[in-house]
Amino acid sequence: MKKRVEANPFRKIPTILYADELLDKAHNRAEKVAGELRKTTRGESLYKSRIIEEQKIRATTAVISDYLSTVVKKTPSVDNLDPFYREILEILIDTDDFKKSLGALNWASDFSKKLGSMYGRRVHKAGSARHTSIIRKQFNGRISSVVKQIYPNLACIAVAREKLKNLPTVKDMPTVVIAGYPNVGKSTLLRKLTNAEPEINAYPFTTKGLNVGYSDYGIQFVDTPGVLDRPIYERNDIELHAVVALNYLADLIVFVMDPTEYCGYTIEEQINLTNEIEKTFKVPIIIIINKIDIEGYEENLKIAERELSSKFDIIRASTENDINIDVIKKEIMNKIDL
Ligand SMILES: Nc1nc2c(ncn2[C@@H]2O[C@H](COP(=O)(O)OP(=O)(O)OP(=O)(O)O)[C@@H](O)[C@H]2O)c(=O)[nH]1
Repeated sequence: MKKRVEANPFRKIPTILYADELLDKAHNRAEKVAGELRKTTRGESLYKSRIIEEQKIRATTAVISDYLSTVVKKTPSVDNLDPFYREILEILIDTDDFKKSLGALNWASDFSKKLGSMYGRRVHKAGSARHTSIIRKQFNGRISSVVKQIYPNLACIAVAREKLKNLPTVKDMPTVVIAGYPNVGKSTLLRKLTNAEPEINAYPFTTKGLNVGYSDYGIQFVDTPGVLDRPIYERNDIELHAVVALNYLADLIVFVMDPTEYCGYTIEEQINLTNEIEKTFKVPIIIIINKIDIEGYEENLKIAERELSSKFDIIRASTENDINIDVIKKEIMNKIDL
């Protein structure tokens, strides 16, 4: 089975603060710390102001540096990403910009720490109370300009987070992708195999979403309306990415056909799509010839079996009338080696 992550890794990215919000947060923390220290610190004024200004610098540094390093740590790195999500990421955002922005946040976090230590030491050596405050103001000016410098990088991560956080969650379990032209009976099959209403996940390449269902025998089923339902040559670049992403997800494809052609596609068109999917996906395929409860289409059924039986296992079924659903389940478990 292919190894994949347990959940959408982009959900962990924390809410992104804009530069001003981050500076305000740091300023408020520093003022709070200073307020406490003014009440509790005893001694002559130079001694007191060294302590207070140094602690203000430390508090400001901690808020900014910790926040930025948390964002970096919680944002998945493009290079270690599960290929399914990586494929989607590449089409939704500029990955070079994304990587550069994470690098910039990392730099700003480290540099803030350096500024904090440097100005902290200077305050410590200051010769007068007035001088401690001047040094701390210089520090504030420098750290503000660091944070403002990474404004576009924070914005880049914020935009990516918005686009990525609602991507489907796929689980680390054997996965069957259901394919076939529209109206052949894919969603009926998904419901029958999972005994439940599927979860509908947004999938950025199709308005119809990605339907995911779980069976009680440990398999995840994915129905992909609008993705694997027409010939490859009719697809644009973005749609091809959607197909490639599914390739990373699938351990097995179940391809549903409708010999009655009520779905609107001829048996030849359906055979061609099966062959295309076989070339695109490097996983086993099971063919379901559906709607066998409707009589009068034996000729089409035979054409499909003649053309495809040398390459694929074929099961005649009626998803709506529960004909051979158990045979389909058994064959899926066989192929997936459960
Ligand atoms: N007679 C008969 N009708 C069926 C069978 N399976 C599905 N249908 C009907 O075929 C139509 C399409 O079924 P769906 O399960 O929605 O097909 P789909 O492939 O998921 O369609 P899209 O969501 O458009 O991709 C519905 O009206 C079903 O009731 C079957 O085994 N026999």
